[in-house]
Amino acid sequence: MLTASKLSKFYTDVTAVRNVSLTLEPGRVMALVGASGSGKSTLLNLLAGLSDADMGEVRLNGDRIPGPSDVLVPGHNDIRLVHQEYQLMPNVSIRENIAYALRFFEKDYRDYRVNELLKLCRLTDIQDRIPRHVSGGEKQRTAIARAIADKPAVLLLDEPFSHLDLPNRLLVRDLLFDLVRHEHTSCLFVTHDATDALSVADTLGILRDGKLIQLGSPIDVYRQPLTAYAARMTGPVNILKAKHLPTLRLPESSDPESLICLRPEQIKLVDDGVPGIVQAVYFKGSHYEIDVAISRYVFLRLLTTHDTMQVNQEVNVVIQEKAVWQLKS
Ligand SMILES: Nc1ncnc2c1ncn2[C@@H]1O[C@H](COP(=O)(O)OP(=O)(O)OP(=O)(O)O)[C@@H](O)[C@H]1O
Repeated sequence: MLTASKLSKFYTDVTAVRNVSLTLEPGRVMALVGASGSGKSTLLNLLAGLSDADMGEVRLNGDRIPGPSDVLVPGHNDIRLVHQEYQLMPNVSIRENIAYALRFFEKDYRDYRVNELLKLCRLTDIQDRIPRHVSGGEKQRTAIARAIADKPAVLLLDEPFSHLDLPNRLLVRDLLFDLVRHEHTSCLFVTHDATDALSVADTLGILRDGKLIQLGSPIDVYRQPLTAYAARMTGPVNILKAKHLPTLRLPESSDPESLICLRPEQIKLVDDGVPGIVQAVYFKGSHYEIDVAISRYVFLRLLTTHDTMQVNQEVNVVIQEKAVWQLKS
């Protein structure tokens, strides 16, 4: 188990990581979602022992992870960090890239383990190609295979989905599922896009300005975000002042200036409800997103599978009271 306690990292003019505490458990996936500059990479480097914390500490199974100023070779054998650039050896095959991580093991075991990893990471068919001749998704999976080859306790990934197309994102998502189950690795990845994090993570954290502002199950963070930032980072959302609730035929709030959030899928089109006019229709494949003006001040985005929606069409919406979630800021 990896625990970070009250980690902080200061640069001259910015606090990149502020007082972050978290625990990574074996066989579990944690995702941290944050905008650019929120401190994701800095935090990963601190967790991997690749950067010195100014305050706080990281422990693996109780032992303190030293920073680079304490050791000759920075990093820890049981903690691996997969960078966005993959950092593969360009002139040797995918198979040899993975086998290199096992160079100190006996050949029989090395061959057995490399075959196992090629299968787990769906790389068997392209194992003899060099990195230049494989796709970005295959490079990403090779980097993951190499990182977990000698069964580290902790796998950290920097934006593992960001450069990949949809089929490859699904493959990497399934791979993370499989590897934590088969290898009982503790896994943490950081991302600026919560789409994949919601489905793959057991725990989801929201990073803002270096601070871990919320940590919980993906369902809880999605449905009960603490702040407007957490709501927006986890998916499409309507954020309104509570004073507009009566316009939506919902009970008044005691604090009209406070913010509330409503997820688009919680707003239903009905025959008899709050009237509105469709402002825009966005085709999304499995459904449409539509923007509806309820008044001069209230606009809602909602989802529908109706194929006939048109701009300027009159519609009626209904929102259940329990769908309204009060934000803290
Ligand atoms: N070596 C450094 N010196 C000074 N400031 C730094 C350094 N590294 C990072 N920062 C600052 O710390 C903050 C956090 O940076 P970090 O790279 O960790 O964010 P990030 O969430 O990973 O961003 P991105 O998603 O764009 O990679 C930013 O304001 C950044 O400018």
